[in-house]
Amino acid sequence: MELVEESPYRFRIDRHDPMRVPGLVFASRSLLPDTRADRSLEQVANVATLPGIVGASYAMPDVHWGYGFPIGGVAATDVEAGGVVSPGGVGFDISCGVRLLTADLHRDELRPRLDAVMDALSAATPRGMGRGAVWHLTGRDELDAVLRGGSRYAVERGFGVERDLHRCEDYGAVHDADPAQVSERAIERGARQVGSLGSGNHFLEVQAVEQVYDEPVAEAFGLRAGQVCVMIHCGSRGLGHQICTDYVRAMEKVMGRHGIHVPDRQLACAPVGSHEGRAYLGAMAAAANYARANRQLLAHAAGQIFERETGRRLDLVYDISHNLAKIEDHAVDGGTRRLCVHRKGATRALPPGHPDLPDELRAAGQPVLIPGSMGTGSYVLTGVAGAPAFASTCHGAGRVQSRKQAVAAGHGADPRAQLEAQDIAVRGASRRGLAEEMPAAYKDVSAVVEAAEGAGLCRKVARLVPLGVVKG
Ligand SMILES: Nc1nc2c(ncn2[C@@H]2O[C@H](COP(=O)(O)O)[C@@H](O)[C@H]2O)c(=O)[nH]1
Ligand SMILES: [Mn+2]
Ligand SMILES: [Mn+2]
Repeated sequence: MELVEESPYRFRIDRHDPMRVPGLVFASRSLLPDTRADRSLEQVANVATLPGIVGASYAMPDVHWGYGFPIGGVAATDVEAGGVVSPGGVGFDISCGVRLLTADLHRDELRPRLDAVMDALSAATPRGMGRGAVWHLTGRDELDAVLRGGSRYAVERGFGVERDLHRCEDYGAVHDADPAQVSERAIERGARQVGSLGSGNHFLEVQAVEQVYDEPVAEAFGLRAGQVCVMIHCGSRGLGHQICTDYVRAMEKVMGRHGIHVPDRQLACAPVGSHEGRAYLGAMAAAANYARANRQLLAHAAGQIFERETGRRLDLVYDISHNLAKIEDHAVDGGTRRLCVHRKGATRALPPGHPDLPDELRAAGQPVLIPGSMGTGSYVLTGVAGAPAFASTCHGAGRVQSRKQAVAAGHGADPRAQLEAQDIAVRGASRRGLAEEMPAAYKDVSAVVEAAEGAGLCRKVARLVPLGVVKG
């Protein structure tokens, strides 16, 4: 794949048939994927062939190989010009995302209580592949209420406070969810998992603010140096996974009828306005609401533990998805176009002044939450005006080693002992599970954030370090 270096953090893949637009890769030279081991740049070019794609097929600095679309990919299609929606452009963990909370507590005050807090968080956080959840729903009607109402419904039922909703993307729920488009199998898989973390890369982490880069914005977000935070990363569990599986299959069958030909079957898609496109978006929105309720419930449980163990409550900074397609209006070629913006392993980053931000965050911009790894650190960023890629940035550090490679790279060393030697308390996950998730499995999150900032996608606000992690 030939890359043209446009500037230090911006590389172009020139349009060639059958691409409809160029590819744009935001990365430093050293972050570019190794094309011998990772085919994500080829995937960027494949995505550029989708009907109705606008601008470019974008890759964020944490880009790596994914199902059809790369993880760290952004693609917007013109809804009114035959633009398509593709389940592979959202991913299997629909609306997987991050929630950050703060405690009015300095890390030194927490230190003597950290083990007790970690034990209690571990006991209160259902995790792993299977069942077990914070919330036992009364039946299908209540699951439908979750699929329609997301965090709003959870708050209505007492799992949180109204203020939380002001700090959630979409005020806690997308409005166009259509539970009727969710298969029985997906319902079955999701019914007993509302309020559970999942496995692998999902986590609940107690962190401290290590460095503040922008004091006024950090203050607006409620962050100060030394402060204790809780970060939660999880998504829509088996429900979202099944919805993606169902709609990839459904779209594969009808693509020909819509006259769509893609270079990779994993890019299965349908026009946004078609029966299949609308059905997928309705089911996807239902899964998005499920994921938001999931994070709301886990945060509520964590908040109760903090109050009990430290006497301090947890306040929500923000909750944001990084696997989602959204219908948004954007300025394109001097006009406003209605676009279906796919962000897969990419985070929306609204600039200061954006009307979708709550009043108290409007001057600062949207908090963008970037987990790095359980052994290094994470970042809080904010959006910037005039950014390319339809107000999007990276979503994490991004994997560089497969799970198997990560285990082999550990050479049998005990990952728990390694983390504890760094003063990071670890709960949950098997020895193998931890080995798969060690920092070396991921890119350097600081280099990723540096590249994202350098490319004009966002701005740094604060860096957080882990004190303890509950790993899925
Ligand atoms: N702070 C932590 N960050 C972590 C951990 N495990 C993974 N990660 C980061 O999350 C992103 C997002 O993952 P994805 O599954 O949504 O693609 C990933 O790229 C890592 O940088 C953790 O335990 N703690
Ligand atoms: Mn996920
Ligand atoms: Mn995720």
